[in-house]
This record gives sequence, structure tokens and C-alpha cells, in this order.
Amino acid sequence: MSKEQVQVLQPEGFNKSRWTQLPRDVLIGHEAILQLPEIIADIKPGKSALLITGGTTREVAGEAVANLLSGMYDISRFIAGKLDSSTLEECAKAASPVDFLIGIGGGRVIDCAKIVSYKQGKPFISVPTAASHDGIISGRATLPTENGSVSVEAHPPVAVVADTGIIAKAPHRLMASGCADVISNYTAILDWELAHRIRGEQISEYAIALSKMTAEILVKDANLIKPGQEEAAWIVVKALVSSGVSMAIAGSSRPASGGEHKFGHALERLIPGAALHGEACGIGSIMTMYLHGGDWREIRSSLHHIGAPTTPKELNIPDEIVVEALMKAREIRPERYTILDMGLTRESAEYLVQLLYEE
Ligand SMILES: NC(=O)c1ccc[n+]([C@@H]2O[C@H](COP(=O)([O-])OP(=O)(O)OC[C@H]3O[C@@H](n4cnc5c(N)ncnc54)[C@H](O)[C@@H]3O)[C@@H](O)[C@H]2O)c1
Ligand SMILES: O=P(O)(O)OC[C@@H](O)CO
Ligand SMILES: [Zn+2]
Repeated sequence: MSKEQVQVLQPEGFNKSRWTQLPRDVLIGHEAILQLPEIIADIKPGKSALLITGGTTREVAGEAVANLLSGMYDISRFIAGKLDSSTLEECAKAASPVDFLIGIGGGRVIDCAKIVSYKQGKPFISVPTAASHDGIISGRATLPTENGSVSVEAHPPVAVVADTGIIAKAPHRLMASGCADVISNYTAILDWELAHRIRGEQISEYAIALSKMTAEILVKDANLIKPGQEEAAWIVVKALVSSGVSMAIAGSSRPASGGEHKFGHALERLIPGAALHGEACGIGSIMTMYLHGGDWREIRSSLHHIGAPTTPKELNIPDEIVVEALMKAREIRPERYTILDMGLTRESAEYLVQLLYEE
């Protein structure tokens, strides 16, 4: 093709480019953890690994992984009790001599592994022990700060190994929370489209289509999402992976995080640990769907059906704190424009919370 022809095909001023990073290996299934040695042999990340777990997930899967890999790799361990700057600093020290990292646990442990490995330019493997969040494969990490949660740039895992046997044995509350995280994609998308119309924010139709389809398939399969079932773990993990891919395509968490997530992050700041991440976002999604004029009852009944909470009372959270979180949501990541950034009044916020209890 001649230079002239190229110029015709590329209109002047076209300067877009996007680097989409995805994991190389994604293994989901029964006893998947036993295939970790093959996955690592495929990737060849080096000879020494730091296993990052939480206190509970060390018992649930961390020691089993250590036993499986010791003899093949030099294994060291780090327990990330919480996700804050001092934990990240300690973890970075523990990670500095090793070749690669393995995060074994819930969202906080995986985000810890993601951030530290990214900063040190080392590969990390994600081993989720619960289907509680859609950060399993995403290249972003959520970091709680004094001013609320921030979404920080990181990189996706080189591999994901999701053992449905381990995940099915985790408390059902965690899986229901992961479902709520995915169901909240419905309102995240509406917020992104709103920001596109009002502020000209660039959207990705591919990311939107995938994020929406993921929530739709999950809701369609809701009858199969039962406590303790490996099939349920299989369905939910696939949805979480798919939602993560939508974020990778977008290059941000936009297709899976809108006003309902800003509300969730604000709630976590006001009453830390009272709700799981997905639980808070699910409740937020009922309220923001109402504000969007959409079918908020459908969101509520899907959450209820899956076993996720739909009212603050179920989480022992006072209604007034939920009102406060709705009012504070606009302070979280203010550059992310959503329906909660359009001048919500306290009176309306109080009405939204009462709506959650409507028979
Ligand atoms: N990076 C992203 O794209 C992304 C996406 C979604 C959520 N997140 C972040 O992830 C975090 C939420 O994740 P989470 O809900 O998993 O919370 P979490 O990591 O705090 O885990 C919740 C609890 O589940 C326990 N747990 C995990 N697996 C278990 C098992 N098999 N058996 C028993 N207990 C088990 C943990 O010990 C912990 O107490 C938040 O910080 C959120 O912002 C990040
Ligand atoms: O960037 P945030 O708001 O943490 O969103 C990421 C993830 O929680 C989406 O489900
Ligand atoms: Zn989320």
C-alpha cells in the first residue's frame, strides 16, 4: 500500500491508541489449584515466589499452595491483614528479593499483590479464594486513602487460577457480594453514558456491551447460584472474569463502577467493614437505578434472589449513615461524573433510603 493510500485511510488527526493488557492464562474449575505448577511452568516467571494471603485465606488455600510449590520454587510468605500504605510498604520489602508474587485471597489481598508487583515490575498470579469481587483479573487496583478510595493503575495478573471447590466452600455471603458487584454494572454503564452525554466523556461501546451482557447472564442464571455449589462458583467466577475484561477493554473501571461504587466507597469510609464491597455497591445500585428512572425493583429483586442485602437494616447500618454516604459520594473520585454528582439533595437522599424498604 502506498503512503498516499495510507493517508486516505487514516484521516488527519487520528492519534488514538490503547494498550489492553489481559492475563495470559485463566484457569477456572474443579481442583484448579493443583494445576498451579503447570501454569507457572508455562509462564516461567522465575525461581522464587512471595505468597501473599490474608490470615484466613492462608489457612483456606495459602498453605496448600506453599506445600504444592515448595521443592520447585523458593517460597516466602506475607500476610496482608489489611490494605493500607504501611501494609504495602511491608509487602514491598518482602517482595523485593523474589521473582514473582502470588495473591491468594479476597479482593484486598489480590489488590495488594497487584500494586506491589506492578511497582516492582514483577509478574503476579491471582488465586481468588472467594467470588466476591470483579478485581480478579483487572489491571486496576482500589486503594483506600484518607480521602476515600482511589482507583490506581496497576497491571493484570499474568495468570488467574480460580479453584471452584475452594470458592464454593467460602461463606455464601462472599459469593452473593460478588454477584452484587456484577449486578451493579447496570447502573455503572448508565452513569458512564450520562457522563458521555453531559460531559463528552469518551465511552467504549465494546466495554459497555460486555459489562451489560455479563450482568444479564448472571441475572438469567440466578436460580443456579446456590450456597456451597461448585456450579454456582463456576457461574459467578466466569461473570467476574468477564466484568474484569470489560474494565481491561475500557482501560478503567468505568464499565463496572459508577455512582453506586462511589456510594459504596463513601459508606466504607463512614462505617468501615459493615458491608462487603459488592453488598454496598448492590444497595447503591438500587438507589441510583431509581435516579436514572430505570427498573430499580428488578435490581432489588435480583439481589434479593441471590441472597445479597437490599436494605441497610440487614447489615446493621443506620439509615442516617446511608444518607450521609449518598451525600458524600460526590467527594469520592470527583472526576468520575455520575447521577450522584447532579446536585442530589439531602431530602432526596432520605427518600432514596426509604425506597429500599418499600414492600
Ligand atoms: N481491583 C479491582 O478492580 C477491584 C474490583 C472489585 C473490588 N475491589 C476491591 O476488593 C475489595 C473487596 O474484596 P472482598 O469483598 O473480597 O473483600 P476482602 O478482601 O476484605 O475479603 C472479605 C473477607 O473474605 C474472607 N475470605 C476470602 N476467601 C475466603 C474463604 N475461601 N473462606 C473464608 N473466608 C474467606 C477474607 O478473609 C476477608 O475477611 C475492596 O477493597 C474493593 O475495593 C477491587
Ligand atoms: O475503581 P473502583 O470503583 O474500585 O471499581 C472497581 C471495581 O470495584 C468494579 O466492580
Ligand atoms: Zn466493584
